[in-house]
Amino acid sequence: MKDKVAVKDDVTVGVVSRTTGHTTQNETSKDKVYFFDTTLRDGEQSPGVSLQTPEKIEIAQSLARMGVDVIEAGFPAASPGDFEAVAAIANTVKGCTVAGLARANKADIEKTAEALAGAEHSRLHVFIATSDIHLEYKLKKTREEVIETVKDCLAFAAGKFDEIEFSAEDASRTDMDYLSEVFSVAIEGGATILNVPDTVGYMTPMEFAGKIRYLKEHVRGIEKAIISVHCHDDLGMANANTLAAIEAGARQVECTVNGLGERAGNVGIEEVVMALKTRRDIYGVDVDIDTKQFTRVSHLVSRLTGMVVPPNKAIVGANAFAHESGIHQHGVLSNPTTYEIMTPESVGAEKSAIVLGKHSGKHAFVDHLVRLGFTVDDSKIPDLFTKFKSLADRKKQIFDEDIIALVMDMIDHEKAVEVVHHHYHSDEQGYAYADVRLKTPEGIREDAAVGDGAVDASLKAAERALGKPISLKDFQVRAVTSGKDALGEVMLKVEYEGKLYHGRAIHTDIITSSVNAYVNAINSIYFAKAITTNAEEA
Ligand SMILES: CC(=O)SCCNC(=O)CCNC(=O)[C@H](O)C(C)(C)COP(=O)(O)OP(=O)(O)OC[C@H]1O[C@@H](n2cnc3c(N)ncnc32)[C@H](O)[C@@H]1OP(=O)(O)O
Ligand SMILES: CC(C)C(=O)C(=O)O
Repeated sequence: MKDKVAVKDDVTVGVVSRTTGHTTQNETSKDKVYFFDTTLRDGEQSPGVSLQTPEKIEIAQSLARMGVDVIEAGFPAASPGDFEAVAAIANTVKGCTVAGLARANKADIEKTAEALAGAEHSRLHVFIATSDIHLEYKLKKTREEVIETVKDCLAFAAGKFDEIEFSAEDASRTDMDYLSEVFSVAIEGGATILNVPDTVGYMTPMEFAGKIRYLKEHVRGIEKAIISVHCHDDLGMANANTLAAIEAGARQVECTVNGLGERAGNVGIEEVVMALKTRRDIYGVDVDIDTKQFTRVSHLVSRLTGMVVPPNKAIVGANAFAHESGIHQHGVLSNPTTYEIMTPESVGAEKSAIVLGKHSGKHAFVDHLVRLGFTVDDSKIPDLFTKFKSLADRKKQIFDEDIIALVMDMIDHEKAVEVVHHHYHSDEQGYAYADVRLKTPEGIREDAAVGDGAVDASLKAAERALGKPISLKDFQVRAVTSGKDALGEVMLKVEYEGKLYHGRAIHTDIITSSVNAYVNAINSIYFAKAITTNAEEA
């Protein structure tokens, strides 16, 4: 099980004893940032998301495997379903702290204690708003009344949990002297984690960092607590604000998978972690998260919540490691570090994708042809590439089939070899004779062969006519229409000098299809300039 963080100053992390609730300062970890995942609580507050208990357990188990320090499993007082899910997670998910959210009232705290009873390590996350806007319009309480409420609640919660986190909702819009006083009271009441939520995503990074520094200077007993931040993304600055807070001394981050959460969401765990790891030179903090799980967990959460991850989402979006433009593709093909600041493997993603499109260049195009198995002569590239560009201008997405069709069209169009004459005869025992005459760049070539059936005899005759060792490796035939005059499609592969070439043809006579498919494959060999067209050498 991971360390149970409760108390910390810049050099010391304390661990709360489960039985006594007493703080022991027995671990030194100035630089570790703790991850408090609230996918199952704030994440589920995303409009349209509702998870069932088994789904929440599956996500919680994945989060635990990924190495988060705390899982906020829900808000037990919110509904019987939420209570059931928090209790189930507390009972089944081990290896990390399980937290439950509660308003600052005894009934919510009581319910949370009940739900977390089975947890290996439990955390009450109790909150109350502190900004004047929230006090006046929502809670209808004075500042003094809120302070009294905090004192009462913490006294009531004492001894019921392994540790207590206190959140000042809308902290970022709260008067700083008053906020410092509320947090001081919370520490005196036994809270060991102080959360500073930017509830409405209103902060800018420098401003938020300033507030964290202010709290470090003005909150009584702050050296005994961990400062946590909980950033919303209303202005798209959740990650920047979180990182700025860490630079200023915050050591717990509240976050969600894929950045789910109320309104524009919370900061995404994958973004904060990868920023901290990738820029360790700047932040210099330790992160104990198995980042290779990010892609898998992101897909799981997306599937279970129905919240689609935008393709351009940092770290876990489908395009996070995809390169479409020629200049980038050229760079990535020679060395991925030219355009990738982390490896796809480090976040459990598939290897980088070179996506062919209208912005692609020749390097990526040729690389793709090779990966599709084509050996293309250099002289053919400019023409093929021009055709590809004009197709890409018309088509949003270019599939492998489009590229194959381009090459095959060109092969068909250029036709180095053509069948001039083909005749075969076979008897009832399967003995067959065939003769084939071909027009080749080296002139007319013809030969005859016997074989085990008409196809065998015809292909042998064609091979002999060419005078090259082109052996058949794969042969498939299927009817593409029905009836007596059905069209028969032959697809085959031939091997020449260690490489495979594809051929395909359709005809009502299956023997003719076979010879045409074979010749089509031979044209691929000529196209690749794998066979010389010099008549003297032939
Ligand atoms: C910033 C955040 O994300 S906070 C978490 C938000 N999450 C949720 O709201 C979870 C789902 N919520 C719910 O299911 C319901 O709102 C419940 C069950 C929690 C409460 O429902 P209701 O009793 O019907 O109250 P309702 O939601 O209409 O109003 C909230 C009440 O809680 C009070 N309240 C709000 N925050 C707090 C708090 N931190 N501490 C104490 N009381 C609070 C409000 O003043 C209001 O009180 P009132 O009913 O006496 O006027
Ligand atoms: C309960 C608190 C931490 C919250 O979700 C917020 O302020 O956004």
